Amino acid sequence: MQTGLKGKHFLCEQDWTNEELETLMDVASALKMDNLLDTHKYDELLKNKSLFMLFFEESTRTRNAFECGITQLGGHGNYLTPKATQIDHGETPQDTIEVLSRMGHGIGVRNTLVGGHAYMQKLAKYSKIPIYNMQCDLWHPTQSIADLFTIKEKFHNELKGRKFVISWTSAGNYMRPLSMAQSLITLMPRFGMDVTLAVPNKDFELMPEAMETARKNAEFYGSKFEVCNDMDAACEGADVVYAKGWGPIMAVGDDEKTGVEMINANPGWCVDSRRMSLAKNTAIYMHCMPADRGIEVTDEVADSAQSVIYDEAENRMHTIKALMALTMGNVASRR
Ligand SMILES: NC(=O)NCCC[C@H](N)C(=O)O
Repeated sequence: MQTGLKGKHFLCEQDWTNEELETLMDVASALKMDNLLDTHKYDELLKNKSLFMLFFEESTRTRNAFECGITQLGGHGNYLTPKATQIDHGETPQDTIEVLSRMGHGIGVRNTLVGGHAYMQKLAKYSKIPIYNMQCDLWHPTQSIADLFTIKEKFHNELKGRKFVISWTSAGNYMRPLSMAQSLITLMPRFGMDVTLAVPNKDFELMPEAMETARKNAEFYGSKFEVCNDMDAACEGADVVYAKGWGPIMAVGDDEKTGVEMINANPGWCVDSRRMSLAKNTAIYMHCMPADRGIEVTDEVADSAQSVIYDEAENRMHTIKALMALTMGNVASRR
């Protein structure tokens, strides 16, 4: 059976049905197993295909997951910056994508600046090849799907009623985007998890659109979504403790100076052993990395047996390979 996913963009988790995301994770499992067994069954799946990777900001895991992934499937990754693509010169999204669509087979874009998602939507309007959101101002879908895949692995596919905590942390040197937290609160309730968003106060809440989607998804899938202003209470009984910093962007917009002051007014939001001991003893600790050790998480937790941060990072590659195989190639599904 054809999946119908060929050519489909991946700009936001909500654009894909649960069934489509399950198909992606099925394919990711097969590709991961192929790597583990060194069987090389899929070395030519995307033979001679080119993936463009347009980065407005630097990246470690995302870039390498895409680049190693396309190489392993027989294709080629082409790294681009706004300067290299003459976007700095004022080239329009239409001109950029019309040209790239005639040469390559997929394009990933990272642009976490305000308007990053709108830029991707403009590209998508003219694109004849799939566009992958490599993190924008609103969403980070290739990270959240790797996280979901990791949770399914760790809990043997039993997610119903698991308590998933996404907590803000006091990482205060600059205002990080909201996209990671927004992706997590909207995606996890769709797969049965009860999501708790922990923030010091209303100023650190996420965009109303994301909060509303999280609530609606929880209602539709029979799970829960709640907001809590106490990190200890949030960690109590958790199955998953995921914690990272972001700026109070809803309260201050792009006023970085005020935002940083507000972050620094809330010290001590850090995952340490005491907080992990409030969670279930089978709980896992997650972070998309780069983690600010000593501020977001102690070394003791990040390096503990409960920490799955390196599995998450590895799973970026397997899930991204599946995404590319399904949308750039001719993979069929058994579902
Ligand atoms: N694994 C990732 O793709 N991590 C990106 C997160 C970095 C970004 N500065 C953020 O804090 O959201």
